Amino acid sequence: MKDADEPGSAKKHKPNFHHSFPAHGSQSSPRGNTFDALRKAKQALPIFPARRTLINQIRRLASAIVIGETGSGKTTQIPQYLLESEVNKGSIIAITQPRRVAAITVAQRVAQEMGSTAGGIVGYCVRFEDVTAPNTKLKFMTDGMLLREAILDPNLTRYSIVMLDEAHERTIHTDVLFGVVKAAQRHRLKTGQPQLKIVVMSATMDVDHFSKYFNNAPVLYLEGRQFPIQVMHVKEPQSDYLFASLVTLFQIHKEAPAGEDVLIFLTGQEEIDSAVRSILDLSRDLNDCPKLQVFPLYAALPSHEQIKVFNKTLPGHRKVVVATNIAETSITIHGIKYVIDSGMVKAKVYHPLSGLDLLKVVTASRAQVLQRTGRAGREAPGICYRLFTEAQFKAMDVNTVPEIQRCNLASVVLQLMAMGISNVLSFDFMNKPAPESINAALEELVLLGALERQPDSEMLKLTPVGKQMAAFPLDPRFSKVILLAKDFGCLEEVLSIVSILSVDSVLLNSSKKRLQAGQAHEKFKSSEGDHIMLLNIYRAYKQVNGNKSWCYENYIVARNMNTAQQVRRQLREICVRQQMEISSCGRETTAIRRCLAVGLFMNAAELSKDGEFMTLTTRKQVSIHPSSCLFQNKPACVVYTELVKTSKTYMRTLSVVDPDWLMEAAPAYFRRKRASAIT
Ligand SMILES: Nc1ncnc2c1ncn2[C@@H]1O[C@H](COP(=O)(O)OP(=O)(O)OP(=O)(O)O)[C@@H](O)[C@H]1O
Repeated sequence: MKDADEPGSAKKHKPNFHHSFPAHGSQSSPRGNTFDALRKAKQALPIFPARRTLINQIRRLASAIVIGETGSGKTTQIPQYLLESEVNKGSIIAITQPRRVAAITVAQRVAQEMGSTAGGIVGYCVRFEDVTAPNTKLKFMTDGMLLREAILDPNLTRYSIVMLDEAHERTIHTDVLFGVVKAAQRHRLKTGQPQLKIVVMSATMDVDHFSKYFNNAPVLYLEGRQFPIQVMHVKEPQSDYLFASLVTLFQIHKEAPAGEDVLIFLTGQEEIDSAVRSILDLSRDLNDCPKLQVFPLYAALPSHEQIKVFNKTLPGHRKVVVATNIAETSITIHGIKYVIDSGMVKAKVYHPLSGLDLLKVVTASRAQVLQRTGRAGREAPGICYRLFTEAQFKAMDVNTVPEIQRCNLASVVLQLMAMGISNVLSFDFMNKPAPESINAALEELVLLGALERQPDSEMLKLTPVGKQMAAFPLDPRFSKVILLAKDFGCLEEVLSIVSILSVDSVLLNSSKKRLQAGQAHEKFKSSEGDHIMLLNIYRAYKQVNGNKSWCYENYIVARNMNTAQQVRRQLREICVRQQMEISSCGRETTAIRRCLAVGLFMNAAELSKDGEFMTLTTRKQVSIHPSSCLFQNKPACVVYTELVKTSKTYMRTLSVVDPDWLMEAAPAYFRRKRASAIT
């Protein structure tokens, strides 16, 4: 595993590729937008000849596992086949996706294929956006959204079929959903309610494991892929995948004709933004090449920005999309012929013993790499350039380690408890998380007041506060901060801060203009810390009505501020629904820091005599991130939003707090921690 700032071990040189997989399959390209062309394109898909058998099998099975090559037509076609053949018996078919961009674009495509637009018979539902109608029958949704619905309706009574797409991704939500859907199916059977069918789909999954978990569900294999994809590996390991990706892009760019577009997989927002800038800079002096249209694509971009990458490329241009793994599964981007894969991904890594949840750049799994390859060759034959050797590919983990085995589980455990699953330790997980992780999550929720021990029993139950917390689609710590803010009279302010924390950085920090950006940000800084600085930015932004030139002049990322505003609106609605009084503390911001201290007490650190910070809970040495406004003047005690591990472990986005506030938040907890630190 490599840390975020650690370059690889090999030399930096121009990547040299050789072939690895032979090309195969048909060569024709069904482009075109008319309904007729779409019908023909549907019929050309490898899944088409198998449709009758497939429908008949699914009709008679309670659960099925469907495996088919990327691009064979699973996601877009099977829901339509099931609807046409009325296997759904008039009820809604839910099709879950691990990512919102996939849920939205696939719904739009399917609607188009059915001669309509999303929001009618075909709809989608993702966090902060519900585009469905009373007559919606095919509902594409993120797995997180279906999980939220299950809190109110654990038997998923509105649905006759749940299709769990891209099951290999194994996000926390997918894994919990597996158990929830399975329980709903069992319960409906036991109580004589209409059957709930489960269809699990992927191109790359551990079939036996899945089949066994879903009561030995039969595996249905779909033959063939529509277009061949040539895969090229580099001959030597690359020391700098970012550099290698740019060199590869420009090699393609100099040779390939306009309209043959490129998708590059990198790891995170900052890296992608910097790659986009470099591509634009480097392309400026190139003559005799098509013009470039360069788009970033990552989760923090607002939907309308993300959707832009799906537009047709302008004539005479080449589209280059630089994406994180959100472009890895399910989606089809018009025009993409080449994929450049760094082989790296940013993933959450949790250490239950140290209590740290870190974002790290790690090597992708083979399943992820195969999915990335599958993004080429969707409308015509394609080529995938892998910036790792064949030997490196073979050394990769076959499957992605389930997120549930490497993340903080507090949020999921809270959701399970809210669904009435009180014994989380015995929940039917496909892969059980470490008991220490579940216990750590339970302890955190008890300390936050979301759970309490039943009298005379070891069983934990949800408290009214926990129930309220579960209504927010947030980390429980921040849901708690919101609830506290109501009592401390600073809900307006806390909503603004939490909304900004829910999106990617609103501060533009390009390496070229770091100095100017730093100067522009100076006026927002606060001696109270970064959370108050974010509030100052939000207030200033509101004062100019979100004016884009103001954002530009102040090095603020307008699109992230815009998303934060949308998030805020939704969170505020939840507060209103919960009949919380929306109060404001005006300019007196101490109350805000008190709420943060009580909600984030497990993320506290104090300055020790040697000038270093120690976390209060785990006694680990940590430092203030250089981007923090508290970097120069070290306060005695802080709470932080997250830890990031690069060369050191850094606390990011912090606030100055009074140690007494922390003690008040959880006196028994700190007494226990101190005692165990001394012994
Ligand atoms: N938005 C779109 N625009 C153009 N073509 C599309 C679009 N969505 C799907 N297609 C076409 O339909 C094919 C099948 O896509 P679909 O998503 O159903 O495949 P899949 O088997 O689910 O693949 P994956 O496992 O990669 O998601 C694609 O290869 C592409 O040719």
